[in-house]
Amino acid sequence: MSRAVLSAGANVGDARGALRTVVDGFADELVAVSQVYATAPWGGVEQDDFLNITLVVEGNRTPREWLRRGAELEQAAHRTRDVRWGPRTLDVDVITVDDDGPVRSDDPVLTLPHPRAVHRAFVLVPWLEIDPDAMLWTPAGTRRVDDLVAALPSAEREGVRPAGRLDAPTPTDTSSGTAR
Ligand SMILES: Nc1ncnc2c1ncn2[C@@H]1O[C@H](COP(=O)(O)OP(=O)(O)OP(=O)(O)O)[C@@H](O)[C@H]1O
Ligand SMILES: Nc1nc2c(c(=O)[nH]1)N=C(CO)CN2
Repeated sequence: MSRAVLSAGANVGDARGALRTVVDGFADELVAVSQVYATAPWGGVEQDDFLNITLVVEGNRTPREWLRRGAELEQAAHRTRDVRWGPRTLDVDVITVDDDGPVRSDDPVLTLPHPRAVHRAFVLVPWLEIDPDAMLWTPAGTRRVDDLVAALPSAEREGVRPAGRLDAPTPTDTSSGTAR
């Protein structure tokens, strides 16, 4: 048995629907899922905001099998790889795997813990929602996720905004003022 933290994101097409396929795809192994967050794009590519969720899953899978299942769901969402850190229909990242302690790997196919998670409010803020005591191994030592979030630039934190639960109806946009 291992426990994994996964991050899913989408900003092309039906992003909320794509995130729902991840929750459905891991339904039998799901321990917790955050609400949806609308997040400013990370990584310097100009593009639409993302929707992101973080999930905790547990089951009889190796780290590679968590990655493979995520990749299957990306493919089902017709994921294409064009621009690094660019727009996508669905991205599923493995953030950590715990198997009697955090799995550490420098393998480029699956690097664990995910080396960029520590810089990503769109991963850490939803993770904290579902696990307020979460810890993350970093090369500088094991850190509390709440401390990592507190250490991020405030603009990064403020770019991550609650956008409702996945099972809730999509919030209606009341800002356009077109109803008359
Ligand atoms: N922890 C990990 N989670 C997901 N993919 C990983 C991980 N470590 C290595 N990879 C590899 O990274 C490759 C590229 O992944 P992807 O295209 O999703 O990158 P990205 O989302 O653009 O960037 P980032 O890796 O910064 O999230 C994948 O084919 C996968 O094998
Ligand atoms: N806010 C946010 N930014 C991103 C995301 C993501 O899921 N959310 N995924 C990316 C793909 O590598 C690049 N940038």
